[in-house]
Amino acid sequence: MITPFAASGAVDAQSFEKLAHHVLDQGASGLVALGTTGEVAALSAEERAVVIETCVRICAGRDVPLTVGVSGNDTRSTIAALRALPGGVTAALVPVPYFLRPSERGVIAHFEALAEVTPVPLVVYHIPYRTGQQVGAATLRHLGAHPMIAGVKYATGSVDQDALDLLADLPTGFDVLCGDDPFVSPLLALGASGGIVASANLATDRFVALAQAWQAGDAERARELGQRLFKLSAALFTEPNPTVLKGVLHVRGLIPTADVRLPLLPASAASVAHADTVAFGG
Ligand SMILES: O=C(O)C1=N[C@H](C(=O)O)C[C@H](O)C1
Repeated sequence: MITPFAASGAVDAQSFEKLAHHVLDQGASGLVALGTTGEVAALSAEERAVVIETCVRICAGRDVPLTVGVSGNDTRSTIAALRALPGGVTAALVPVPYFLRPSERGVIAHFEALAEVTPVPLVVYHIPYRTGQQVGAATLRHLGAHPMIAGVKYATGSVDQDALDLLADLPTGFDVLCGDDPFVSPLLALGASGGIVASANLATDRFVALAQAWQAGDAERARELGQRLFKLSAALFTEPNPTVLKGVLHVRGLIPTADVRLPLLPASAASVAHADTVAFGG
């Protein structure tokens, strides 16, 4: 989920709720709030609490899972953030510790320490182009053996050797979710269980159809949908996420403004118009 802002600059909880129901009506299996797409780094603690409360109410009412991004790059503060999660949250999406660049043994020690105390299962958010931290298949497999580590949001910017290695031999009960929009179709084809992708704020029903087609073994339909959605994701990521996405959601009347918070800048009108055309035709 993106986080919509009102013209006043405040988080617009009503619009958030409207968009959340919209994506769930279109078939999303649950909500993920406070990811990078939700501009979590630019929200205050109070604003994050408002987003979580709103999502808890919606997800409880619709009986769908809620995954919440829990940021932090040191173990102690991440444990505190996990312990502070309110009831009603189903899972926590926790980035591989960014900026500090520990060894992979350090990454394992970090997630094992979190997994021992977390009140909800963890989804490891592996996005090395944002964190600066490499994590290989063996490390993810090791983490996936812990009963409180439920999966990985895999976002390495490619379908790489580690993805192939991991998907070829997954720990029981450990899911790979594609976290990188252009690669959702190939990763689903290789056995990923689903995706957490920004573009699905916009074309939710098409992403649902894509996942269903791969799961049903309908490769012809899945390939065709995947190729079209690749073009949409490419258009939505021509400028830093979620700026173009918010522009198109605004043009489509789904959110009140296209505003993002500094240091993000609003996308250019040309990028928004191009993405809108790719999404809905010219
Ligand atoms: O916040 C997310 O979840 C996502 N963020 C990624 C990013 O902005 O790098 C993209 C992905 O679609 C989902």
